Amino acid sequence: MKLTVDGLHVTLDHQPILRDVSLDAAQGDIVGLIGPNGSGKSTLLRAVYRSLRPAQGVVRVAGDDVWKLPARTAARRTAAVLQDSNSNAVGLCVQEIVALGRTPHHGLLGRDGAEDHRAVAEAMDACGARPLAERDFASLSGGERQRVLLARALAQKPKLLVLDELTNHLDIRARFELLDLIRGTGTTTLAVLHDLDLAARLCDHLVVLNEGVVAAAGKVLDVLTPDVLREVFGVRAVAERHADGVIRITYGADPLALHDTTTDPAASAASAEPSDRTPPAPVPPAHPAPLTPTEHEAQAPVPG
Ligand SMILES: Nc1ncnc2c1ncn2[C@@H]1O[C@H](COP(=O)(O)OP(=O)(O)OP(=O)(O)O)[C@@H](O)[C@H]1O
Repeated sequence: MKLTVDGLHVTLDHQPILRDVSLDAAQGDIVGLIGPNGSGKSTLLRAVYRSLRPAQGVVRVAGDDVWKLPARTAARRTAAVLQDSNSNAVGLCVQEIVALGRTPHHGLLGRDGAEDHRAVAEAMDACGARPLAERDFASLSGGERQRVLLARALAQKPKLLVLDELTNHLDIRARFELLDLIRGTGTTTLAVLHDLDLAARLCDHLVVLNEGVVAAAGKVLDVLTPDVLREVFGVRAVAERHADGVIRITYGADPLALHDTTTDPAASAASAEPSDRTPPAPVPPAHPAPLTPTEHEAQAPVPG
């Protein structure tokens, strides 16, 4: 399923927030939306998700203008996990929250059928939310909530996933698990991410927003150039593909020293490596002190 955003303008409170924003995501693509605070990322997601009507421009999901589709049809196609997605969760347990993902598929009677139960169970399993099924949603940790909200979105079986900072609150392992999970769904995804390393790992393409306009778009290394990192994000850094195939970002020793042109961040990181990795050899004491019990334990051979 293809997403096309074409010439989008959004105005809030008489202020232009997005100006002439266009982007494409092909079937199964994961497109990362990145940019500094206040650049308009969440606003763009809201326009794509049909919760904010643009002043001008078109959002097409599977070829149809979402603002011309019946609301229920549009809601079936796109599932979102937004920063305020918790708000309608008061008093519900996890299983009930995930089941809400099926709402756009229900007819007037709103009864769950076998397909709904299957979709909810699959989504809970995929997100590791099954052990939490009976818990009150409000009692969950931030990371657990994120998983449950993603499960709700997946239960919907959407054609397009819209994610706003989904990895907030997640510990480092949970972040990588979530990246795998999103990749594994094969669903076309538009995801706001602040962590540029995660964005580089997860996304097929990146779109950089700056002050409401698209500052750069394309493949990860074509977008995360030193110029974009400096001019849009205000840091000295380089993005490079390493020997293991992963793109990583190296920040300068002083990432804020934008006008220091004497060394590039990659060179300064490389020159820092030997001293970081090879601490100076300790000088042995002339008469070694007796070991304390704790040191004895530390030096004992590891059993097994
Ligand atoms: N209702 C509103 N009225 C006026 N301005 C608004 C309104 N909502 C958002 N804005 C402004 O629009 C701009 C873009 O906000 P948005 O939340 O889309 O940015 P963002 O890139 O998602 O930011 P962040 O990375 O901080 O989450 C900001 O300057 C914000 O203050």
